[in-house]
Parts: sequence; structure tokens; C-alpha cells
Amino acid sequence: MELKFFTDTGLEIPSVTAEQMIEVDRVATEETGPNLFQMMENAGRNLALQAISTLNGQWQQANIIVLAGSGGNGGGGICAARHLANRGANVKLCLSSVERLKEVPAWQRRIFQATNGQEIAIEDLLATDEPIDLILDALIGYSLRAAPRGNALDLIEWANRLDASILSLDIPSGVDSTTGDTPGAFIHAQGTMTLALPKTGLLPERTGELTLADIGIPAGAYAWKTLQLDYLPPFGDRYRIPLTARDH
Ligand SMILES: NC(=O)C1=CN([C@@H]2O[C@H](COP(=O)(O)OP(=O)(O)OC[C@H]3O[C@@H](n4cnc5c(N)ncnc54)[C@H](O)[C@@H]3O)[C@@H](O)[C@H]2O)[C@H](O)CC1
Ligand SMILES: [K+]
Repeated sequence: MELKFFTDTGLEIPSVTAEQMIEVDRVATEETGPNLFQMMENAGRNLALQAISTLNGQWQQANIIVLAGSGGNGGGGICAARHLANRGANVKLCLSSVERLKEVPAWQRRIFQATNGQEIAIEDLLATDEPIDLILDALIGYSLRAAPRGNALDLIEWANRLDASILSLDIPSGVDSTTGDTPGAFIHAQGTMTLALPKTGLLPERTGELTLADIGIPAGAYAWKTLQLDYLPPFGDRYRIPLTARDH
């Protein structure tokens, strides 16, 4: 099945495999900019705003949990947790693998530690009986390898058992971003905010409501000789736009 993705103004946005998205990231970081810190900041800020919209005016009373992995996906989640905490939201951050945190997500964590938001250990989160309104899923993005295991698996199963609504960053954790396959457990998301371009595996039955977020990548990166994507900037005066996937 091949999916095509359209904005709410009817513009088609090219979709990319994980391999192509990794090349977009390489072109951005090595050739054109923005660098990883800048892209992740845009990802996290957009995710915080998307969380606030999802909570429909109730965000100041809501209990929000951010689940963050050790890579780029987790870094965007930690950044969103900071933006929410900076606005006085009640947000707790749970890291699936503190010891494997990569450099840029570790930097995000360091900044988060200066907010009023709290970090919560996995054991405490799994045992909590506090009501939870919204979970931000930033455990695994396009670098999923095989079925989720270890702490990531425990957190995916925990999140799916609750009544809370789940908003995934880039792709629901456990879903293969190129094929949409699920080699094992995966997050059952009500919404997914994907970054920069839709991924070929963002099947509507897996993503829930799909949103595309601008992380500041310029048209010249998409037109780079190794990519040559047919891309028209879709955002206008917005940073997040609804996307619809259609089967072709
Ligand atoms: N231009 C962009 O779109 C940008 C995207 N960003 C985000 O970064 C992720 C990709 O980041 P990466 O560091 O490559 O890895 P992930 O976060 O996807 O994965 C993290 C981590 O997960 C572990 N893992 C993989 N498979 C499993 C498994 N089966 N079980 C348990 N754990 C698993 C593995 O150890 C990885 O290290 C992308 O999706 C975007 O969200 C950037 O933030 C900005 C630019
Ligand atoms: K995710």
C-alpha cells in the first residue's frame, strides 16, 4: 500500500523512508543547517504546543507524563517537557534509559533539571495511582530496530493500559516508520506529530490524528542532490498543520 499525504489546503507533501529522513538530517546538520540542537528545539516546542491544544483548555490542571528514550526522539520529548514546565504545566519526565542518553538529549535533560518539572523513575511511574490525562510518547522514533524490549517495552505496555490520551512524537513508538509494520508492542496513539516530512509508514490506523510540524529545515535541504524531493513549503503562517493520509 502506498500512502499519499495532503495538508488541509490540499497540498501533497512527499513522504520519506527512514533512510531518506536520515539523509535529510545529515544534509541539515552537515551541509545547510539547522543543526541538531536547533531542530530538536523546534520539535520540542511544537510538541508542547500540540499537547496544550490536545488538552482543550484544561492543560493547566492536567497531569502530563513525558516518556523519553535515549536518542533524538527522546530529546524532543525532554525539550517539550521543559516548555510545558516553563508554562506552569504539571509535567513529569520518565527516561527509559538514563545511562544511554545521547549528547543532545542529555543537554536537554540538563536544562529540564532547572525547571519546576520533576523526573520520575520507571519503577515509581509503573506503581503510581495518580490520574494521568496525557502521555507524550517520545521513546523511539525512526531508529526502531526489532521489537521493543527492556524499559521501552515496559513503558509502552504501561501507557497502553491507561485511559490517558497518548500523543506520539514523529511516529508511535514500536511502529516501523518506513513500512508501518509492528514487530512487537507499539504505542496506541490518539495523535501523532511527525517532524518535517511524513514518513512512508505513518498508516492512519496507527497514528490517530496526524500533524506535521515545522522544525526549520530550508527548501534547499530537500532539494539537495542526494534527495531531490518535490517539496513546496506547506506551513504558511503556521508551525503545525493537519495531514491526511490517502491510500493510492
Ligand atoms: N530532521 C528530523 O526529523 C529530526 C528528528 N529528530 C528525532 O530523532 C529521531 C531519531 O533519533 P535517533 O537518535 O536516530 O533514534 P530514536 O530516538 O528513534 O531511537 C532511540 C533509541 O531507541 C532505541 N531502540 C531502538 N530499537 C529499540 C527496541 N526495539 N527496543 C528498545 N529500544 C530501542 C535505540 O537504542 C535508540 O538509540 C526521530 O524520529 C525524530 O524524532 C531530531 O530530534 C531532530 C531532527
Ligand atoms: K515516538
